[in-house]
Amino acid sequence: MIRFDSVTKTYPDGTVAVGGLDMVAPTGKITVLVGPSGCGKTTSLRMINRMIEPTAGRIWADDRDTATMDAAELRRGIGYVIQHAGLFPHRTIAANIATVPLLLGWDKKKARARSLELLERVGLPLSFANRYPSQLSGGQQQRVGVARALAADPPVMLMDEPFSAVDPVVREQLQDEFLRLQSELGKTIIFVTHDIDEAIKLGDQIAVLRVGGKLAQLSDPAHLLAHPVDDFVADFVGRDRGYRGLGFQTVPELSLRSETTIRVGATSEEARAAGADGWALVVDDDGRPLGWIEPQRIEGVVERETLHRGGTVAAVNGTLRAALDAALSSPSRRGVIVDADGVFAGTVLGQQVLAAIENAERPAADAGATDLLGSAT
Ligand SMILES: Nc1ncnc2c1ncn2[C@@H]1O[C@H](COP(=O)(O)OP(=O)(O)OP(=O)(O)O)[C@@H](O)[C@H]1O
Repeated sequence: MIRFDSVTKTYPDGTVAVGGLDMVAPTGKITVLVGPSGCGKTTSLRMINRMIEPTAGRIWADDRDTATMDAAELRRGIGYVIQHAGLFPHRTIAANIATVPLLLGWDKKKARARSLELLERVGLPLSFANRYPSQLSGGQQQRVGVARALAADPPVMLMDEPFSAVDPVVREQLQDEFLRLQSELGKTIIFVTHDIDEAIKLGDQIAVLRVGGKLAQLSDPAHLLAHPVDDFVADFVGRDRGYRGLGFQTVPELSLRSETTIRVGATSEEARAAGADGWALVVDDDGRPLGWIEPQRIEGVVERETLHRGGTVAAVNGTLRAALDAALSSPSRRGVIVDADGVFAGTVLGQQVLAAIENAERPAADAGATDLLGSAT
């Protein structure tokens, strides 16, 4: 656990970068610091490993006051990842990753073995070990930066905009792999970003800071989206938070509609009986959805070739966002919901999802729903 206890940082020119910050970053969780430029995110982060010393207040690492610890000892337990990775250009990738283990006095063989293990962990080929940073793409360099920070297995990781300098597609991959890695490693992570979407995707909790380094709100992502404490936070998380919030609500809140399904090979009469309202759902022998047909267009029997396969499928334990996507992308406008085995469970209508949003008692539900209706028609 990292705990900020009334922490203030005033720079020599009088700038108050952080003003009386109280906050806990729980063990094994990702805490994201987010806020506008200059709100003190980086200053807050760097005070944790004492690259910057607070002017007042204390920062605790579990039950130890970091100010009383030897700075080098403190940093050994804290990995640090920055934008552009900050790799040493004249050292190989393996040597970059082994930086901290070698400083700690590991023998070279053990440090190299650890480098190779970490290369694999962050999804890079072992053949990269002897390359130099300039021979890697930006996204690959960031992975090396993460590997380097993990090398001595520190319990705490500080990450300052680690994925901001790469293109959106690579960024998304890095985020996904970071979450996978964290699910295996369970580090205590403090992550700085200015991107609210990144914060929502990665954070177990999100600290929104306002300029002057004041904590505006500390909440889990769903609560932040649903209940911003004031206009500043509401503006920062954005007007489309109603739609973002759908990513956190699960389908069981919706009652599923039943459908009479048919199989490939069904006669046109059977198809018409099943899809009296213009569309019928075709499933395979195990009950998994294959696609929709328009019974009135069937002559003879239902064939695979005549299926409309468009439309995403959402899971019973999935999110409202997935359910809405399923409804909007379905040719029948009925979103197909499946169980954990992929077997058809029922359908939902777009209106049901929108009603669920309105019932969620979110201050912004109206704005979100209006946008959704607008884009649905
Ligand atoms: N060494 C310094 N001397 C004086 N002022 C500083 C110094 N470093 C940072 N500041 C100021 O402190 C405030 C907080 O800066 P900080 O870098 O912590 O913010 P940030 O939220 O990380 O910003 P950004 O998102 O733009 O990186 C800013 O007003 C900045 O100009």
